[in-house]
Amino acid sequence: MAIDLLRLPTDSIVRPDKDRFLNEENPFEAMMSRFDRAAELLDLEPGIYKILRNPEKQLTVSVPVMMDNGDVEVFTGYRVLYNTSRGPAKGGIRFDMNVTQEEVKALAAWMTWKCAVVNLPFGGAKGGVICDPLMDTYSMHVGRTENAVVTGKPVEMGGSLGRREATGRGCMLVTKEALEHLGMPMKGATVAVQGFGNVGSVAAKLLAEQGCRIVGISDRFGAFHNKNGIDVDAAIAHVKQHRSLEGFTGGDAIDADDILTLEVDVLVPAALENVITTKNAPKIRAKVICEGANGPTTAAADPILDEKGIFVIPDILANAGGVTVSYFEWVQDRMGYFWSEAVVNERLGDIMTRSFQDVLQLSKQHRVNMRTAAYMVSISRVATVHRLRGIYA
Ligand SMILES: NC(=O)C1=CN([C@@H]2O[C@H](COP(=O)(O)OP(=O)(O)OC[C@H]3O[C@@H](n4cnc5c(N)ncnc54)[C@H](OP(=O)(O)O)[C@@H]3O)[C@@H](O)[C@H]2O)C=CC1
Ligand SMILES: O=C(O)CCC(=O)C(=O)O
Repeated sequence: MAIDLLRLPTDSIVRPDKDRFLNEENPFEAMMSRFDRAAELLDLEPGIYKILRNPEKQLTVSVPVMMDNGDVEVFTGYRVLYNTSRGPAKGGIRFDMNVTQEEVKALAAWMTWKCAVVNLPFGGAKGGVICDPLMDTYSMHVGRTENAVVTGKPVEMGGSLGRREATGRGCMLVTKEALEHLGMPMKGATVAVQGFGNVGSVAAKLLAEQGCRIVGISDRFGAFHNKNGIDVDAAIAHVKQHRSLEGFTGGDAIDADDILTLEVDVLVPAALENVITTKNAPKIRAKVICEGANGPTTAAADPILDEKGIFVIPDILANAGGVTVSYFEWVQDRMGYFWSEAVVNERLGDIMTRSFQDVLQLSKQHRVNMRTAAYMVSISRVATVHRLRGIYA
């Protein structure tokens, strides 16, 4: 569709100031600095560059909720549609007291690059609600069953087998590829995992099943080290019973921050953003970092990890298993035909392995790290669609 563009004098354009001080904590700026580097290497044309630097749509909502005690509270929520050129904008909703619009914008952009790096026919979006997720109830009224619209549903309601494990499984699969590439055996490889929720606990379990030795795990209430290997099933059972790792006896308690600097082959940050920074990056001793969380490494820390020769599997690739199986869920709902877990896992394996190899090949070709290569793969796929559809479509 052709669009008449508003005509303005050229001097009315405000250009991003690339020399402006980069706030290490701002996830959108971190995303942008990586985007800029990849866009430069791709020699992206200025029109598409400017379009892809901005979200398509941003919405702020105030949601009134009647609380248990009868009081009405109003919660602020954000929805950002970053880019829809490759398909419907995909991305979950984060419920947290610390949600900000900048964070949701970054997460929506990451969803765009994530879907593109694994070649899903989706654009990227994200939502966030400022609230305490321990709260009791969220309800959603859609009037009728639309099971292809929401993903991550219970299997009984049109969810996909394998979705719960998908992100951790994807982390295991790309770690396997990375170790093979680096000539490091999987069997006996030592691993530390920060965060023991959906992503971290499954990644730990599946890596252990592949022969890795999980020597460190942590959550918000405890960090534990055991050089002989932690019994991951026992840790999962402990969390199931006590709701956290607090009191776990299968390892020595260590300082929370020390989980990131253990001497291990593989570090899996699978908790939250901005945990690897310029402050602790010099102390990191892992050979491989598999970014299970979104945005665990600040952009300013990237060059420090590069200099130390650490092989980083970037978040948009490493944790893309989740959205990939959400895509499978959408496909199955649309077909009304559901796959076995073995089929889901096999197809996830194909996509994760192929995507890792696509990124690795580009990283060798351009002599750049895996993060820059992953952004280059994604941006070029999104840019191609803009070119084919007319850049303003
Ligand atoms: N689930 C998914 O499919 C996907 C998740 N991600 C990303 O992965 C990350 C983890 O998500 P997910 O596993 O689903 O979330 P969960 O809420 O299931 O787990 C988060 C884990 O991190 C722990 N944690 C929180 N703060 C800290 C801290 N300061 N130090 C150590 N551990 C901490 C939590 O501990 P506690 O329980 O004690 O609070 C919990 O064990 C997020 O960045 C998310 O965006 C990315 C792609 C898909
Ligand atoms: O399953 C989904 O689509 C959500 C995945 C997601 O939010 C993420 O990858 O960060």
